[in-house]
Amino acid sequence: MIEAVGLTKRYGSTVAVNDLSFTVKPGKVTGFLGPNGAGKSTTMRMILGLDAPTSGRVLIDGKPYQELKHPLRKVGALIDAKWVHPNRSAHSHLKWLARSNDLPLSRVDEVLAMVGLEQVAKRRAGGFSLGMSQRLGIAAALLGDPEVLMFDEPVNGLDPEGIHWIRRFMQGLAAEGRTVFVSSHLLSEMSLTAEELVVIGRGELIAQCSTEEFVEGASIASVRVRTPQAEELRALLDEQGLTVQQPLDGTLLVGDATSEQLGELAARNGIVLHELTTQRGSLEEAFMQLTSQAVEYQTDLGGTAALTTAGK
Ligand SMILES: Nc1ncnc2c1ncn2[C@@H]1O[C@H](COP(=O)(O)OP(=O)(O)OP(=O)(O)O)[C@@H](O)[C@H]1O
Repeated sequence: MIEAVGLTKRYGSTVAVNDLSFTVKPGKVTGFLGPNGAGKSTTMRMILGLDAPTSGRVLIDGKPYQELKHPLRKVGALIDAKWVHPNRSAHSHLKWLARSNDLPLSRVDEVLAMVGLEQVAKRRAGGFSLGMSQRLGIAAALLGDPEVLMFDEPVNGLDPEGIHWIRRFMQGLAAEGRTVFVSSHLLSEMSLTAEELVVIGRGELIAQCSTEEFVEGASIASVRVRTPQAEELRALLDEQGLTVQQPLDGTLLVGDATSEQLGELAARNGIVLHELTTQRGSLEEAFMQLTSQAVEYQTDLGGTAALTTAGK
């Protein structure tokens, strides 16, 4: 289990992470979601003790990373897939890692088999594709057979097959009862991979909930209405202060309203409807809107006062 309490990181006047509290539980893939620059990598580095928090703390099974007796047996992480000597083979890279961390050498062949790299284990890692490098990074993270696994943007730049493989692999690790924490800036990707989400925007927590709940709330609904009395209905909708778009197909697209509301409004005013359909906007668009509006920073002398948080 990972537990962050009031985690804060400042770099000079930049607040990368601000008073962040969340919990990541075992047995599930938890997505760590936020747009670029939201503070995901900084948070992951603090979990791994690679960066010290300005204030607050983050614990792994109740202890800060530095106090873990055998860190690699507790936590495995993929932060940078290209972190390997280019002339080393996958096998010798893992052997070197195992040796320097006091892990059994027998584990090297085991993890190579787990990620499907046995055939290329003796080739120089410098010639690996991004997908193969990611697999090697995952093999390294698994060397200590850790309960907690963290992956920073593991599918970035991968082809659909590579993405599918990583997704299934992470779900398999969670099914074994491990804690799996994986960052991404894509809601559509996370909605397929993670059961739980920790969502941040500009360093602050926006939501911690199930993916299903978040996706439902994040997707903007609009209602498509087709009527032979479009002008009349349009005037009524304008009166109500609703946002209305008129695409060229003769329909009306009404934002911030439910189909029930519009159906009743039309009925009360004797307007005939030929169509009334709720439409979902693009998940990614809605998410970007949500996270970019989540926290507005006041540019006063203090420079970093959080004004509003979405959903509150
Ligand atoms: N070493 C550093 N020095 C100064 N500012 C930093 C440093 N590391 C991160 N930042 C700033 O902190 C903020 C959060 O960055 P971070 O890399 O954690 O975000 P992220 O969500 O991981 O985004 P990305 O996916 O783009 O890496 C950004 O504004 C970034 O410029």
